Amino acid sequence: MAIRQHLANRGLNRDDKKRTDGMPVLFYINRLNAKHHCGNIGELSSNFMLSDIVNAFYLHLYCSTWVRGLSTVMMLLYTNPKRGVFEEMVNEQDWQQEQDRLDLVSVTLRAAIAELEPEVAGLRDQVAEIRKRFWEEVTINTSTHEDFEESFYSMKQQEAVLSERERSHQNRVQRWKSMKRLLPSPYFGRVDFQEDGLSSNEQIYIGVSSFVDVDGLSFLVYDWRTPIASMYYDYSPGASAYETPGGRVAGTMMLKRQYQIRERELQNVFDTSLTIGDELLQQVLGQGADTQMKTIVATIQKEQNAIIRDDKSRMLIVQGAAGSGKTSAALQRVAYLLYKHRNKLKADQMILFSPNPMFNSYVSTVLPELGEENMQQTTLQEYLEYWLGSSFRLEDPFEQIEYVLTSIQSQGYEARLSGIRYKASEAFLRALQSYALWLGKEGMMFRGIRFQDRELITEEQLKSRFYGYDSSIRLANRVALLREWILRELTSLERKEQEARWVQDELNYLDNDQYAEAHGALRKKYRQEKAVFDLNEQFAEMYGELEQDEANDFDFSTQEEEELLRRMIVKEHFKPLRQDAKRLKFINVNGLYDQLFVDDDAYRLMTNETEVPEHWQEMCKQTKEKLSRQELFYEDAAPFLYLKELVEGARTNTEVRHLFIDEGQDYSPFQFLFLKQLFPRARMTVLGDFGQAIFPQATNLHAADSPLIRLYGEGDTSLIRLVRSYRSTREIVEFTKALLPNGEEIVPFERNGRKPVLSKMGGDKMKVARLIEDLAELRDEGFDSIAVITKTMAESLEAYEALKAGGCEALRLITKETLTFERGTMVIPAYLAKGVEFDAVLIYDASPRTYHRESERKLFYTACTRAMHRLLLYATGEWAPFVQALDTSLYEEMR
Ligand SMILES: Nc1ncnc2c1ncn2[C@@H]1O[C@H](COP(=O)(O)OP(=O)(O)OP(=O)(O)O)[C@@H](O)[C@H]1O
Repeated sequence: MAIRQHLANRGLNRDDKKRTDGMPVLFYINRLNAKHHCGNIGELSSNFMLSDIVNAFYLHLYCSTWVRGLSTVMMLLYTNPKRGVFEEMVNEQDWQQEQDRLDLVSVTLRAAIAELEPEVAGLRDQVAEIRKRFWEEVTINTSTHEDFEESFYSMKQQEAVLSERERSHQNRVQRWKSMKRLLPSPYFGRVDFQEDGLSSNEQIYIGVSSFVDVDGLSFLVYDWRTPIASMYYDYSPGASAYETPGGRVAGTMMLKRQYQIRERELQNVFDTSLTIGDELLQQVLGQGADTQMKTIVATIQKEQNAIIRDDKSRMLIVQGAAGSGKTSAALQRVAYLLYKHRNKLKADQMILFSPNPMFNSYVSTVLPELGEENMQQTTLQEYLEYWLGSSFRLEDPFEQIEYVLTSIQSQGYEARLSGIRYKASEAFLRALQSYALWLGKEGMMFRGIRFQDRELITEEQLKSRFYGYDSSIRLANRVALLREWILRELTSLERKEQEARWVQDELNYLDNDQYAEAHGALRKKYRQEKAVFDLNEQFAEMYGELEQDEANDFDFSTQEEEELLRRMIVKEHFKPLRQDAKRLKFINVNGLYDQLFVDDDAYRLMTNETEVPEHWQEMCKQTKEKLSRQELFYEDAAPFLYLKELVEGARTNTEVRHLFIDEGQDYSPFQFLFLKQLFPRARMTVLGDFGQAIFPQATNLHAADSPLIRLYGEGDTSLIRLVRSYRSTREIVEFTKALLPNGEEIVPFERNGRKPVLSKMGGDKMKVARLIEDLAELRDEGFDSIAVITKTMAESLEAYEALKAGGCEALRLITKETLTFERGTMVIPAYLAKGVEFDAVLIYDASPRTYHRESERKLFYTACTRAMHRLLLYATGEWAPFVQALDTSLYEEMR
């Protein structure tokens, strides 16, 4: 090894293997310190064998100061001092130098991969072999205490060897995988940095993971998540700095360069003096939409980097315009946190709440692309279904929005809307908390425990027992006491029940299996009591008899057997009662929730609230009707579960450390409070856009009085705003931002395209014909991800049928059941298109008959902002009011 050679040349004792084995690690640590790289043991162990690391510590402890000094000198020797400041344009010579370096890195990478390949290929066999040989290497002798101790230590030693081998194998596999990932495109960026006080400057090449040269000293590529790499995202050439655990390192960035590399060939090299090269971003954004989201590590923008690397706030709120990279930043943030805390944070300790299941598939490839495991992904609906789905038919958010959009004329509509808003509010949560306190004094509702049409324990008994407990004991704790009491009662009732007539009847009709089970149990019991008779023989005899004449009633030979069988029979029948008691089924939560929605005076009394929402009576009626059918509105599900937990005791998940909530504006303040309670040890990252708040219970994420800021308090909350929109062309952003009242603050990224095209047609038939023509043209132009976006599912069905009937082929209808996002042409309602994007978007009907209410403006905006390159809108008759209000220079009109 090169380092060992260096040391030997400098007079270090080559025979001291322990010392020299540790040397590369020590140098590595020195270099990490020197660069203030976040050199945690995870990174260290992925680059070295455990034995090398241990030896390094040995060396560090025992070697003399001059060796330590030498390590620093060596570090400098290994730092290539040849640097220069490049002009904006990369000239031919620089290009060649870059290609040469790329070749060198590629060759080194290939060699390192080839070296590890045989080991990795034979990995499974090796580990299996080690396991197989485990016991051969261990001598077990337990004759004396000393022998026993020796055996124990021999086993421990062998186990330690095994786990170290396994760990080092795992590290090798990981290293091998990350090198394979690097191979086609080892890096995407470079900064040349001269630290204040040092004369040399250093070239830092940045890629999706780190790659250290064979000498174990020189970083040929730095992981984009290392502190030093953060400069690439945060600064342009000039004064720059980066934060390390040991403090801030300041200096001058001499150069910032970007690369596009494909299959080890340089495609493009850009030098940049401003933000991260607009050229590269232009190219990336100019590409077609993908069926899966892509990583953005090469072009992360400064404000996105702040989101990714924020590691302080308990609550991080990101309010960002449509297409500003909120979801992208969130996913890179997951990768960053997994890297930074790799020793204590696992992917399954992070959960992403997505707007719908299709979105889960859309984002599922980003983390694996970065070499990280996916975090857990779910939707709030999935969670609610898990806990309430067996007792209720739950309305989902899409049914709710369909109702809101389509049932304006129906009776009780305003009351429902008022209910949706109220049940989403903090006021309702407060009301439920007060209600729980009230229940501590009166009003609890129980279900008597019934068995075979008899009431074993009555509701009254339960109630008086419950209110007999000390009233200072918390509600949930009193429920737990009651449960224990019920279980004890059931045990004594079970004993009494054994004499009942029905038990005798059942005894006469027991089948062979039940006998066998009973006698098996008896035999076990006798064995345990060391009984001196051979039950086997008896059992065989009895079994034989039974087989001979199954119809005969069994003649019980001993009273004990009969008792046991009686006990077994009753126990079996009581099992569901016990299970129900354990699951707290004796609490009538339905009744408790239902009881809330009575008259307004009672509500005020129970909840201490002074106000009831508008349309209270009608709202109560709707809620009760739904409950009586074992159904729950979407807006009732979280409150119902919350009340259940107030009474039964809260369920919490303390494993999860990071919660990501995408499309956060669609969650109610109530739901946020609920999630906070559910994950008490998690930090929250909420990403959303109030401009896309399409649900009536929406939360404004960034307003001064936002309930989200109150959730953890201002001191523990950071708010980041993203105003630059990357998804759509400048023309589309100019059009869509004009749809919003505060849209002027949205800044388009300078990527040009065609203005949105508005086609007003004489009738529906002509409109469909135009749509079909346009779809064909768009496909001819090479766009292969095209969405016809409608307001509702009913409109989607209508559009789908009409387009199909008109001869449009290869069309896909997206419903809430669709699980995967695929390339092609699709018809999709706007609320399901949230979060995803398409090359071209066609708004099926932008006339007032579809969009006319002010409340539909944001839905319309959400639909239009899904377009990356082309936006086309259609109408018959007039344009929707918010389109009419637009400046005509923002679009092209076709007739
Ligand atoms: N820094 C970046 N580099 C390259 N592409 C980017 C960058 N930021 C965002 N994008 C691209 O912009 C598009 C929109 O990003 P993303 O979906 O993350 O935005 P969003 O804010 O979540 O949007 P919405 O709220 O509309 O769903 C994606 O194609 C993404 O790859």
